[in-house]
Amino acid sequence: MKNVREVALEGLITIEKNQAYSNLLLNNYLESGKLNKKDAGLFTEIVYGTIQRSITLEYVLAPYIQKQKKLQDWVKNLLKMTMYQMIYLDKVPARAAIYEAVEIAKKRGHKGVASVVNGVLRSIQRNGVPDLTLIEDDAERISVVTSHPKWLVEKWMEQYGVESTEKMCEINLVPPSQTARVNTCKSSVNEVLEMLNSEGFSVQKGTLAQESIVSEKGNMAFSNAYKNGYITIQDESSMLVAKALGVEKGDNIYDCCAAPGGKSTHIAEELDGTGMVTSTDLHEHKVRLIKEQATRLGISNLQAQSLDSRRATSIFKEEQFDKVLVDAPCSGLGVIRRKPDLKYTKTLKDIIQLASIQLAILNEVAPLVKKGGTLVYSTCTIDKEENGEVVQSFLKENKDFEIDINMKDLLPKSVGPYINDGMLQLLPHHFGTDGFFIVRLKRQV
Ligand SMILES: C[S@@+](CC[C@H](N)C(=O)[O-])C[C@H]1O[C@@H](n2cnc3c(N)ncnc32)[C@H](O)[C@@H]1O
Repeated sequence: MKNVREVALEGLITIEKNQAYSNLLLNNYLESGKLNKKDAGLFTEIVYGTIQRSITLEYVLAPYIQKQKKLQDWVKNLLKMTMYQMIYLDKVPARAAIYEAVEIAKKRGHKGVASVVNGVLRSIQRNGVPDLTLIEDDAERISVVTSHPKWLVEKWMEQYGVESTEKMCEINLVPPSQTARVNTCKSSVNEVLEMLNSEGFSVQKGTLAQESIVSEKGNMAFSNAYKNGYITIQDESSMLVAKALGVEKGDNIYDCCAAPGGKSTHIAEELDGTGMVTSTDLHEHKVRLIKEQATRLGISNLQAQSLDSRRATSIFKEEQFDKVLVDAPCSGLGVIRRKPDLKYTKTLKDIIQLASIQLAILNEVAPLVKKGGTLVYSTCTIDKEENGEVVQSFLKENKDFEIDINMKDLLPKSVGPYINDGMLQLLPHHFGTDGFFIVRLKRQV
């Protein structure tokens, strides 16, 4: 079996070629036997960390490789992941990281490559990292220090100002705590806290959503509480979506972009065995995930099928549903902490394309909402083009809908300034949640 750093290098190369998503790689490697369970922690730290800090690492590396003829991609990745260990991982001594890198270079390349790797890394070790906070231009500094593409930093600076952008980019480097939602049909938050504590987890109540639990230690996806359907792994911001719908017993609710079922199952739990949730997703294989989750949680008031929701009116009747949720496909720029490669792969073109899909979905499902009913639109992104601007375009074309400005009940009383004109935009640094957007629209009677 290869050693953990060789596997980490392989992982980085695979992600760079867009052949895998960073958040799925670890499980793939564990399942295929490429990686030992005991190495999973270091592997994750190296792979995630190197991707998270890629722009910073390249900036520091650039002067040392200027004179090299074009370095092969794997050599550059090897240098970056070793620098990551030297600069950011206290527990790995620099000389050990350099030694391992040179051995990998010998094995994958030849002596010449190994000597370049050795020379570059030793020079960086000798000279240290320059003070990047001295970069004068705001966008350039935030981009280099926090490793976000400059175009994205500039865009966010325009939308949120320098201070908020800087804070958001900084927190994007910090892995989030894991949160879970308690299945309140089966148990109470206090009982589940006890269950998890007795399993050896270190857990406490969350701050934003009533049914949330935060884990300080241990992955709750491996708990008996999870296996037996007492919890669902979900970010606290996502838990607010079902709340925004204002679920009432007996409601007939349509969730049109539903996989893997996090919000559909939450809605079903809120219905407490009454009413019905109809869940659709574009991809058949993802619909299976919704059904698996419903079974695990013991939910029976949910039906799921594959459907392009831009064709929803061909299947469902006008005014068929009391409430409709559009948890739209989006650029995901609010979840960079979980999926660090997103910040490098998403482009402005993607954002524009997504905004037009989001609007098309909203326009299609709007007639399915009963008069006097509710339509909730949410995304896990922070870009105004995909959020407020989509909503405004929708409202222009659908005069019978209006924003419900009474969303304040959604957050605990002490927090208020995150809802503007009835639209909630959580940024990752506000409460340490994902960046999330939620708006509740009402259809006139
Ligand atoms: C943000 S995710 C939904 C997450 C889900 N609501 C949850 O809480 O687990 C967006 C989903 O929309 C689906 N999707 C994308 N385009 C779609 C379309 N035209 N019709 C239906 N589903 C679509 C994607 O497959 C993806 O599963």
